[in-house]
Amino acid sequence: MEAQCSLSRFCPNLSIPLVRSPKHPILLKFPSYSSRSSFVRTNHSTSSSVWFKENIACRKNCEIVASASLEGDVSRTVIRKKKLAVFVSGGGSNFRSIHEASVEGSIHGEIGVVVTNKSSCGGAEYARSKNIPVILFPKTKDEPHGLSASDLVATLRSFEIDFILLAGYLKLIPLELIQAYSKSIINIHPSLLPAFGGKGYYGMKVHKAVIASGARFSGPTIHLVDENFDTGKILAQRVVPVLANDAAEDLAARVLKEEHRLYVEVVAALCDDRIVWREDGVPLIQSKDKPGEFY
Ligand SMILES: Nc1nc2c(c(=O)[nH]1)N[C@@H](CN(C=O)c1ccc(C(=O)N[C@@H](CCC(=O)O)C(=O)O)cc1)CN2
Ligand SMILES: NCC(=O)N[C@@H]1O[C@H](COP(=O)([O-])[O-])[C@@H](O)[C@H]1O
Repeated sequence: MEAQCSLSRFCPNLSIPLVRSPKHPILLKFPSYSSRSSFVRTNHSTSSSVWFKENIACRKNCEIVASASLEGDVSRTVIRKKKLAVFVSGGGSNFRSIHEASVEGSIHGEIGVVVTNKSSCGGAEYARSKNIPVILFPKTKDEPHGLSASDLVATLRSFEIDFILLAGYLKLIPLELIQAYSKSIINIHPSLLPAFGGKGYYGMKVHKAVIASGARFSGPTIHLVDENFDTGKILAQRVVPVLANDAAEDLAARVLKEEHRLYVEVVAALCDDRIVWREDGVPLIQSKDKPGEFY
């Protein structure tokens, strides 16, 4: 019996082979442009092969979770892979962590473009090594080929970017971009905001100020980006100890290690649509393993 599949409503020209597998009655194989094809298993038996005409957009960006029942009706959810832009100014270790997680699959998103104000920085070099387009922003005397804010918005739209991730980017994001990507720009800062944030607080300056203050704890903060430095709603934090004999470099390394873990966890939630907004405007993360729990 052929499975009557109404997937065509989502991707009118979907051509995905339903093939029998010794272990599972049906495998929906999604040919994809990436090196890795994704399989979706269903647990119902049906006819051996039903073909759907494939929509190119779907093959490229969609992952369709489908289950065919004996009656032949197919319930499915179309999950469009999120497109990410990462903004860097320095070494790019956070960007690299996120990229590696997206390649191995723990982040259901792909980095479509990297934006930088320093074309020779480590993050830009890494992007070029992975064939990820690099855009210069803003236009400055050092970077005369940099884009204007309006051109940057148009370019990000052309890349179909869903979310913007600031990862060591050191310039103020203009209101035009913030309005164009409302609630869709996040930043990682290397202290427990609101402490040790704002203009002048970046890189090692932050860790030196933390140590000089006598604070016993520090750690990364991920927050939504608004028009000022580091004043957006806090989304996630992790705490690390400040040890009595810490130099700024020791604390920086301890915080950075947590940054990499935290940013991958938060971006994974972002790409899974697991960010929810409390009534007072505070963003929460829905637990992946316990959907009834938020943090
Ligand atoms: N609109 C926003 N833009 C940016 C934010 C933000 O929260 N809102 N976060 C920063 C990142 N950041 C802290 O997390 C930060 C970066 C840089 C500075 C700063 O004082 N910069 C210096 C210039 C430094 C340089 O160009 O080398 C300055 O503006 O004088 C503070 C905080 C990214 N953008
Ligand atoms: N205020 C912004 C700021 O200080 N950001 C910090 O710059 C570093 C970038 O490292 P990376 O380039 O290796 O990701 C990170 O520690 C990040 O928290």
